[in-house]
Amino acid sequence: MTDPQIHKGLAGVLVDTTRISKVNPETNSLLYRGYPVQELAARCSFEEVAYLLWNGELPTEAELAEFTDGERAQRALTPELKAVIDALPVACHPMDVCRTAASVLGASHELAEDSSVQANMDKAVGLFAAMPAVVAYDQRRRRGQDVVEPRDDLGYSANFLWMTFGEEAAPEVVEAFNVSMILYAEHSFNASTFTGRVITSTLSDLHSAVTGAIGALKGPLHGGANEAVMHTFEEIAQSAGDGDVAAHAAAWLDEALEQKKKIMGFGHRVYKNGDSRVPTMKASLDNMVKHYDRPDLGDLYTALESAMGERKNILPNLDYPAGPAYHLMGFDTPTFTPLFVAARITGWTAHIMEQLEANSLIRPLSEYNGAEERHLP
Ligand SMILES: CC(=O)SCCNC(=O)CCNC(=O)[C@H](O)C(C)(C)COP(=O)(O)OP(=O)(O)OC[C@H]1O[C@@H](n2cnc3c(N)ncnc32)[C@H](O)[C@@H]1OP(=O)(O)O
Ligand SMILES: O=C([O-])CC(=O)C(=O)O
Repeated sequence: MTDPQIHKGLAGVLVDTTRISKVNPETNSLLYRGYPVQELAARCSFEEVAYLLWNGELPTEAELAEFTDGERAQRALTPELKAVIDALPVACHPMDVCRTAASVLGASHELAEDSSVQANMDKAVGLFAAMPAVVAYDQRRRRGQDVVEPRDDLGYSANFLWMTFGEEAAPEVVEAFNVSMILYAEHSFNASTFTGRVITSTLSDLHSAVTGAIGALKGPLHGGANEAVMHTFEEIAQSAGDGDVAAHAAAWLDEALEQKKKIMGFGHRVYKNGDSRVPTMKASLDNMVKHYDRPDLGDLYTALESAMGERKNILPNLDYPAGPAYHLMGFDTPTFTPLFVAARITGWTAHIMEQLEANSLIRPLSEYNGAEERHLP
């Protein structure tokens, strides 16, 4: 008898088709609905990219105006949602707040049990509009600051920064943030998107699928890595003591690798020759390093990247430049993965709707290797 073929981690397994994005490790490229992500990041607002992911085409001027009006009208948190967030301990992880908020938004949606295309599009835009306020509200409550209400005269990224920090961000910062949202928006069948598709395949509702996807994103092998990158930088700084931090990166790495630690922000299941999004995000990080005059952070970034390249030949993924960029913008480290949630809501919900178009219950097989059949005495 031949051994059954086990596809541990589903590595290399094609499970379905998708029209939403194409991740190509051979050409190191990423297309959203056919457009290179770098072009979208250079030329589009995040609102335009969200519209593209959901509708398959970029919006006309009139379509964009209608879409942004709808989004801006749904930005504010209801008193009920604020009360639920306030009931959560400030010591809990901000990802738990996002997960709870997605669930509450589902339970209170007037079309909660309606999974028609129109209802799902409405729910997707509602989550897209409200998640920035959830993230901003939560960071402020942890800092003991009052809520800053959304402004409908600002675009998505400028308003996100406004609600978080209570002041208008410089154009360079808004630009870097917008780029990060676009790069984080979508990435085919990654673990959180696949989770969302599995939940959808049972004909559960959109908010349940997004809530599950948030849980999958939280882990450090996936979205949680952007937060973990900052912890790595802090650890290197601490162990450098009074010495030069960047110069200490290689020694820190040798010790970490000796202890068989995974270095967060490096490596990828699909890209083995570098993540297509890193050069664009690194350029935004460079702008932030210049804007905030923090060459030390740029030096540490480069030192760890080179040491990892020399020792393991493993390259950074998107979380590596995104983490320090968010740090420089002023976000608290545990808020980084919620920023990924805010961006990925677009990709998740596009996949949920695509799954429903041609649904088949996702239910793989397993090979049993437990105890032989036995019987009670
Ligand atoms: C936006 C995103 O979600 S991108 C991913 C973010 N996640 C991270 O940054 C976490 C750190 N990275 C990792 O853990 C991995 O690279 C993953 C989980 C992303 C991909 O993992 P896989 O495709 O399963 O690769 P796998 O774990 O098999 O690694 C292959 C080899 O490279 C090593 N390796 C891969 N990534 C790393 C890393 N970051 N640090 C140290 N070693 C690594 C593995 O230990 C393994 O070595 P071995 O063959 O000697 O056992
Ligand atoms: O594709 C993956 O496995 C992880 C990733 O980079 C993402 O979700 O953006």
